[in-house]
Amino acid sequence: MRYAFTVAQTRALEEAAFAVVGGAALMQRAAHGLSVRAADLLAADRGAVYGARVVVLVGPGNNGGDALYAGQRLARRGCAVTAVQALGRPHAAGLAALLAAGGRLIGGDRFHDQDLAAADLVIDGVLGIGGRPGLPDDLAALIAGAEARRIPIVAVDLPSGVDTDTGQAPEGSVRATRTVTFGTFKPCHLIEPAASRCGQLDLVDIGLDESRTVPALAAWEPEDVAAHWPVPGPTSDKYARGVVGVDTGSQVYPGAGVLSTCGAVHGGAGMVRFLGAPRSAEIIVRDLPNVVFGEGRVQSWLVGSGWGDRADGDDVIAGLVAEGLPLVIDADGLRYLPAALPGNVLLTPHAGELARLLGIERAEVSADPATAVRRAADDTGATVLLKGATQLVAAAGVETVEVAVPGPAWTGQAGSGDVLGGLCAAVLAAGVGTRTAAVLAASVQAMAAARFPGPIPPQQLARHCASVIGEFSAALLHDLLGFVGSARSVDRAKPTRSSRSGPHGRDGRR
Ligand SMILES: NC(=O)C1=CN([C@@H]2O[C@H](COP(=O)(O)OP(=O)(O)OC[C@H]3O[C@@H](n4cnc5c(N)ncnc54)[C@H](OP(=O)(O)O)[C@@H]3O)[C@@H](O)[C@H]2O)[C@@H](O)CC1
Ligand SMILES: Nc1ncnc2c1ncn2[C@@H]1O[C@H](COP(=O)(O)OP(=O)(O)O)[C@@H](O)[C@H]1O
Ligand SMILES: [K+]
Repeated sequence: MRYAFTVAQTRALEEAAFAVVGGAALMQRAAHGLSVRAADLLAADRGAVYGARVVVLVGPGNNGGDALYAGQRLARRGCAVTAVQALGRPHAAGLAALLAAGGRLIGGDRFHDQDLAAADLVIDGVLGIGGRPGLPDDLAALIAGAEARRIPIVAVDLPSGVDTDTGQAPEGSVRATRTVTFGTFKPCHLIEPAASRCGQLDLVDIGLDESRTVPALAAWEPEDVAAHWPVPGPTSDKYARGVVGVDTGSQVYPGAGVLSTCGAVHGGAGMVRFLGAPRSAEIIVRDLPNVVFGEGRVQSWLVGSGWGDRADGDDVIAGLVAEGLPLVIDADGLRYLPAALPGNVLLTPHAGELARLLGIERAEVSADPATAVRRAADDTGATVLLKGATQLVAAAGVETVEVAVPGPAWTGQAGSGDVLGGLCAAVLAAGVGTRTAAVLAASVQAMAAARFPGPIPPQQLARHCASVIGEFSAALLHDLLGFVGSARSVDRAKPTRSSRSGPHGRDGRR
């Protein structure tokens, strides 16, 4: 799990550390970590650090200070270091240190694209957590020149130009090969479009103690997904795996009914009961003969995908909410929400649907998706999975927003969301808590898509999800066999491998 903290939280953590070791020590730790990673990159790229030509783009704050001290260390190792005064006045002590080590400073107005031609590495120390989003045009053009020449760029703390807390990345923001961040991750490292601009992410420990701060984001990694997936125990039957009831599709959108059912089947439900549109049922009975159609026992519900206009939409949803079982409400179902919902209802909007839910513009959701998804959870009482390039999950009253494992943009196609709804319902039917179920389902779809990147239709993507899930049980079996004589059954709702809560062990309740 990777935890991210906002600028305000990071500043508070830094203040606390200052009080113990002083600001200068923190900056030296940051600069040391940065220079080591920059040197690694040089060694990997050109076989040696000695003799490399390094350009350091320096801004007016401590981010530039880190970069200058790192430049000093690289100069001591035999690099030719040129600091470019990219923005404002550089950090005085850092500059003095670089000059004393044999580096040089050149004004931004005297450094041009062609001066980059011989560079082996660019260090982006223009803006860090004190930066406002966006860069001046001439600086953005210089950085674009470095990218066009394929010169590796190491971003200090974060790629300059991005919005640290929201993950927005205005045109011209740095696109780094590698980002070396200090103390903690920040939201821009985990939320698109900024996340993709970070390249390879490295966290340098500078001695911040974040253990008593509730993180803004908790980003899941594939091993967390494997550890939390509800793998059936040796004595599990279909009811232990869970029965999903599906009311999706319509005469106009029969495919949504089929795909949502497909997601539930391939997500590992013990049984799927389809009670949706007759036209969808005709296809399902042919393609998925394991699906049943009569009324009966259900452990989680999925509704809304492909409904279109539905005259009884309000009644159907109100009835299911009253029943109290875990319930996924997708797509058109989101138009029929009652005023208040319990936390075991999972809403799965994309940005447009979330905007409608909140009564705001889609652009506002895109500008700060973590805030929007948290607001939706607080306003409705439900758990909310916001779909898109970054899939975020928020629960009412919970400060930390969960981030699913990211996947390729190929997943963004009509029908993938329907499959995802089915995956969510399958995990819920197995007894997993709503917030965790949503992150697991969204992550598995992304992990499956990452294995087979390309324009794969959603029904095939669902089958790949089954393969990814199958590997969790194979890994679990391997682990179990390692514990000869240990308990033979597995508590399916609990994590099966590694730790459940990571270093923070928190639920983040406000
Ligand atoms: N604190 C610590 O303990 C440690 C901090 N560390 C490092 O410090 C970094 C944070 O440093 P920082 O606070 O000095 O902010 P930073 O981003 O360098 O620059 C702010 C300056 O930029 C200016 N400015 C902003 N946006 C602008 C724009 N768009 N266009 C033009 N100008 C703009 C802004 O101007 P103003 O807002 O005053 O107008 C201000 O002068 C952090 O990311 C990490 O690298 C590490 O050493 C570890 C220990
Ligand atoms: N850029 C992207 N990168 C990765 N996944 C994406 C991207 N854009 C969308 N997705 C995912 O693709 C799916 C598309 O869902 P949605 O737009 O609801 O489609 P539909 O409702 O038509 O099935 C969601 O799981 C979403 O999170
Ligand atoms: K930077």
